[in-house]
Amino acid sequence: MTQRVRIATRKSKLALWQAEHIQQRLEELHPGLSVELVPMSTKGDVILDTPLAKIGGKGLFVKELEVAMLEGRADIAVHSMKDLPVEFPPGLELHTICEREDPRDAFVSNNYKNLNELPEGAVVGTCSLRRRCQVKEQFPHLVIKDLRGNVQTRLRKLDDGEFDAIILAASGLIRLELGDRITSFIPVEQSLPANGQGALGIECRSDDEEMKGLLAPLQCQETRTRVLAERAMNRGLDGGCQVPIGAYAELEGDEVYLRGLVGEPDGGKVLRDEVRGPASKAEELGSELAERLLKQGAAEILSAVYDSESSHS
Ligand SMILES: NCc1[nH]cc(CCC(=O)O)c1CC(=O)O
Repeated sequence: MTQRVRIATRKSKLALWQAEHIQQRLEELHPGLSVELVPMSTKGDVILDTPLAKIGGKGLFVKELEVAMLEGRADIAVHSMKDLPVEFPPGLELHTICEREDPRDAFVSNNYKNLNELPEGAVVGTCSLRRRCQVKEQFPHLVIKDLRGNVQTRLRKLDDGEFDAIILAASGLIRLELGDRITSFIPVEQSLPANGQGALGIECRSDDEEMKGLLAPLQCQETRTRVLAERAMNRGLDGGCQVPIGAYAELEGDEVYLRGLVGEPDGGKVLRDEVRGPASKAEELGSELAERLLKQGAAEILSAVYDSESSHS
């Protein structure tokens, strides 16, 4: 019997919170099991001065964790589903998708209530092309400035007056007990979330049946269905996590309602479409939505984004 589980984790407060959360849940579920954290740095944590979109490469935040599992230095890794590439290296798999926190983007400001209130020329901080694209499309009079760093750093930059408002995932703030910093939740109609936003996933070695048994009770079927539909859309568009793509699924009874968006980072052109269908066909629906967006010209938009990224690196 497995006596010990080692969780590979990044060292940011949010990553540690997420790993500790899974550690606690595993210990509650399996009395006697010892669960340890194995903290490590990833490329995405080390390169702090470059906008994420320009560093390029999928899985900026996960590779080191995966190597640790493959080398047997750790057994599982807890990830924000949003940061996970759609494909896994041979020998590893995404086994568990846990219950979802609020998936919406949060508007955080010390002076304004929401995006609609921001005056001409107000400066909004985000490093996400998805958020930039949607804000610029609907509020062309606002200025977007890159905002990097962990959640605490981003809030400090706002408080220092570098920005009039910043946009962050609500889930990260809530998990860090910074939910009181959320000025308002941005409706998904105004900022369609990234695929998997707010959900945690657990990766393990494909041949580790004992570990899968221990993880099974953490599986959330509803979240799994939603996130698999969203990820299938991203996969169909061949999109990594640093791209102007939104994908958001909800369950309506036995049906999945999936909305997708692909847009130019400056909001000049934004494609939107949606599909509905049986939850049992979640991934097929994601692929279908990707196809529909491709027919509208998604590939042209995305390849222009990739070209401008690689010319910077
Ligand atoms: N890209 C960074 C990132 N990855 C996961 C989260 C937290 C939200 C989540 O659990 O999806 C964040 C912060 C943010 O986008 O504001």
